[in-house]
Amino acid sequence: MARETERQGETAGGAADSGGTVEARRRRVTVIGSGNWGSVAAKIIATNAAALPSYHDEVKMWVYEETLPTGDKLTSYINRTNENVKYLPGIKLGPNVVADPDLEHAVKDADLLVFVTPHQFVESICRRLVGKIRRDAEALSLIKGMEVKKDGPCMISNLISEMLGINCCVLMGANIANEIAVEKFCEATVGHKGDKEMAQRWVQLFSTPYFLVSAVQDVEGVELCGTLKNVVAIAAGLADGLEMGNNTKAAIMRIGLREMRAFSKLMFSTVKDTTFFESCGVADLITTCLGGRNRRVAEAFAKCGGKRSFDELEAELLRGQKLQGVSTAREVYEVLGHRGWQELFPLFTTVHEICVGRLPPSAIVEYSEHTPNFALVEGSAQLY
Ligand SMILES: NC(=O)c1ccc[n+]([C@@H]2O[C@H](COP(=O)([O-])OP(=O)(O)OC[C@H]3O[C@@H](n4cnc5c(N)ncnc54)[C@H](O)[C@@H]3O)[C@@H](O)[C@H]2O)c1
Ligand SMILES: O=P(O)(O)OC[C@H](O)CO
Repeated sequence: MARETERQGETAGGAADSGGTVEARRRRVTVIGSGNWGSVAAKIIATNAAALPSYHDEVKMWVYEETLPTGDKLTSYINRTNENVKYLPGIKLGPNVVADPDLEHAVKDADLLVFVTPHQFVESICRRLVGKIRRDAEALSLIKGMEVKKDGPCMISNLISEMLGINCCVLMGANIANEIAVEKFCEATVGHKGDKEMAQRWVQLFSTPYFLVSAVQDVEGVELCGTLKNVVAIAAGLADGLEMGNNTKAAIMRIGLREMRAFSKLMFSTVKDTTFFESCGVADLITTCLGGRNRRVAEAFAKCGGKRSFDELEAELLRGQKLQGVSTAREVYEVLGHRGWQELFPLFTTVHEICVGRLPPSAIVEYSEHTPNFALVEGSAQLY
């Protein structure tokens, strides 16, 4: 099968929009979320929206309102200083970013909606958005995570699409937000269902000389890569906390990648092997296992022998930022449990058992009758 990877052809300041629906006026973009990545995404979009003739300059960013220790509201602080002091201190977002604490107001006129909140909040946000958005709006999800419903996993892009009745592409990649904020080079992958024109609009809106975006027709594959690597990152962090060294961490990444691929293909037979070689696949896995927040908190968890909870360590180390790996490990475990597949995914299963305290952190690298060493068992490798 021919591999489809499309690089951006048009740059900011180039040709006007050629898409089919919103053509007479300039497109308006709203970013739903204002955490660490949400703020960086708003900064990138704001630079491009100001330069592209087919976009309205102003980019709205919905802020989950909170009060800062100074007594300031976060939204007014952002609008006064052009800086998200809590989630992205020291970085100017761009004068055309407008923070808005009123969700319905922020999305009212938007043609393009970029979802970038921790995954556990999306369903309630979408519930509030039903009937409040333009019917011809298009969505993009930057959210790494999934929900588990009675009939199995529900990807966040699908949740957005079904609840709001709009198309939703995804953008995932090796994208540690703090590095992108200072414009260090990296890549990302847009996943789409076949509407290449729409995918190219997202590629164009995000591409910069330091942020290189490609599109692939495999929305579930791209999204599952971004979601599942967070579970592997927890395993990598545990190994770091146990001071196991680089070989062990590399083994965890390799086995994790195999489980990611097997799980994704069992869930969606359309998922392509080639997707795992895009930025959203192996590159994101590596960067997250080396420098991500999931890794960091898991390292601290192992260092204290599991005596402090992930919730407590998350609050202390991340100060309001959120982990996705612990809840994703639970969600994956539920899916595997429903299907009787836990033994086929020993790494994913062991990570969850450690997170909830049923196994000690050292189980990630030990072999016993009850804690199968995933390196020896390699259950899912037999499937794919
Ligand atoms: N930070 C990164 O480097 C990075 C990179 C790529 C992808 N992502 C993904 O982006 C998504 C968002 O992460 P982030 O880093 O922007 O956020 P974050 O973890 O930095 O911040 C948490 C956000 O959640 C908000 N929040 C707290 N309670 C809420 C509630 N009840 N309802 C709605 N919002 C609430 C906070 O205001 C804050 O904006 C996640 O799925 C993450 O995996 C993050
Ligand atoms: O910091 P993490 O572990 O949430 O990972 C951040 C990004 O997903 C890396 O691409």
